Amino acid sequence: MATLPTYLYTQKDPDAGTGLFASEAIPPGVEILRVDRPLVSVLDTPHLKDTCSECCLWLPENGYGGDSQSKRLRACQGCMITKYCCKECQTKSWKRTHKYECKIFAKLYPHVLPNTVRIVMQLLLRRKAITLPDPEWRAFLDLQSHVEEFRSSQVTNEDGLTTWHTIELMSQAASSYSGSKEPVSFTQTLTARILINTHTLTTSTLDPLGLCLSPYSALLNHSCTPNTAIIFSGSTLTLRSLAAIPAKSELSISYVDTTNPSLTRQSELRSRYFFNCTCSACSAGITNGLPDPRPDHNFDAIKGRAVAIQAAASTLPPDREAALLKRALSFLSRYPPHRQPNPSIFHTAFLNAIGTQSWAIALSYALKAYFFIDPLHYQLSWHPVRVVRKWVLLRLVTQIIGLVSAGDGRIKWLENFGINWQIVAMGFFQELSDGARLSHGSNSPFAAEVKAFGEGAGMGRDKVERILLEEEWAKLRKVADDQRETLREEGNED
Ligand SMILES: C[S@@+](CC[C@H](N)C(=O)[O-])C[C@H]1O[C@@H](n2cnc3c(N)ncnc32)[C@H](O)[C@@H]1O
Repeated sequence: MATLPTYLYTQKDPDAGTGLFASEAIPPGVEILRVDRPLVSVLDTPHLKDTCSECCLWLPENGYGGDSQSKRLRACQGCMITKYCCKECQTKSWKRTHKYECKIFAKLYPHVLPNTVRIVMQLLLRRKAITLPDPEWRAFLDLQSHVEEFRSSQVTNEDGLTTWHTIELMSQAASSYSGSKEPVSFTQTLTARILINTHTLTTSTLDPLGLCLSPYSALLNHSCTPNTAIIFSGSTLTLRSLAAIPAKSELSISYVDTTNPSLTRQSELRSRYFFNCTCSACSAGITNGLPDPRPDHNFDAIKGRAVAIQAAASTLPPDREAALLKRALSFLSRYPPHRQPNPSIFHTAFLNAIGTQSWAIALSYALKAYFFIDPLHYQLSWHPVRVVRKWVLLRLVTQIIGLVSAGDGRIKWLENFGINWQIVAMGFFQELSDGARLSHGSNSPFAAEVKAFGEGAGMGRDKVERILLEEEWAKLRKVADDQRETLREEGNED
């Protein structure tokens, strides 16, 4: 994409710099911008092993949550680092980028440079080879870098290095490995600009895969109540509306997790992006439409303990991790499930249960988010986060249907609830197919995958009557509640 679509324009603001605006009214749930391939993108180091470096097809080892095609990834025989799902992807990647970096990666094998160094290096190498499209490169250079703010920032990472020291090290590495002759200060500013302007590259189910930079979508300023969201489909970035956007309005995305209270969001925005958020939610002390909780020392102490347990748990084998996460949740059980860090710990516990194939437990955590967390954090029923979580729920329920018919003992606890799993699956499928059209687009591969999955399982034929769904939904609520009671009891005992 060499330029912006005609219905988008840029406008400068003395505080926020350049932003992206719509000249026409935009309805909710439509595509606003499409970037077939961002200017540069890299995979996070662990994903170099399980994701195609060209089209971003993700094939995780456990198969859960990844792309379902029966493809295999093959490593580049030159560096043994990047992997591809087919010859065509390998050739495309080679021509655009990999021929410049393959020998560098090979020399370092089995070590891999951090993703930020690799993305800066990609820009330097392609600039040296004069293969960067000029309009995009110039648009990139116009973006804010905050290099002076980075230089004076006292923020440190877990190794105690200031952000500026880290930028110096990353620039030095990118410069020397790429053989760039650019002045040191140019590469440092380039690195700072990358840190400010990259998006997290994700799967269409919002699992993070890496980093990417498109100078057009980088123009989007932040709001804690954003009117758009970025959705990836493979390596294609699309910007979609989350609300009706009046003509001549600014488009916004959220740079941070909007489920955190306003003080947490503001402090993150100040330290990572160097601005004070004055959006309506921050000004009114609101988090996703709900007033921020009042300051509470007891909560702060319990939260500190729970977060420390969560961090310690992440280093342990899955069974011990699960026990510790349950303990962390039990400390927090007298606070609402939607109050952070509850949602974050529930999600980690859900992933742990999936990893250990504890399907009934995974279902109870997923239902907790479905009933008690997501509707409060994302009031839009087709918000991408809610749609993606419904997709996970649908697949989990399908798994449970298989286990029920096989008489598998791992889901015995669920038998107490007398649930008609077929109706539940059809209900989730209905909600999901309506939502995916708006969140991802009716022509998106995600919507197509959902449709094929549902139809393949015979769910697409009839609509289930509302009354039948309500009966089953009441039972599902009990599954989510039952676990909440258990956690509360454990919390009180402590
Ligand atoms: C990804 S860039 C967005 C494009 C940027 N406005 C520019 O002119 O290059 C992020 C930077 O934009 C500015 N910014 C974004 N959202 C803002 C907001 N809501 N209020 C003030 N500044 C904002 C901050 O300087 C931030 O570091």
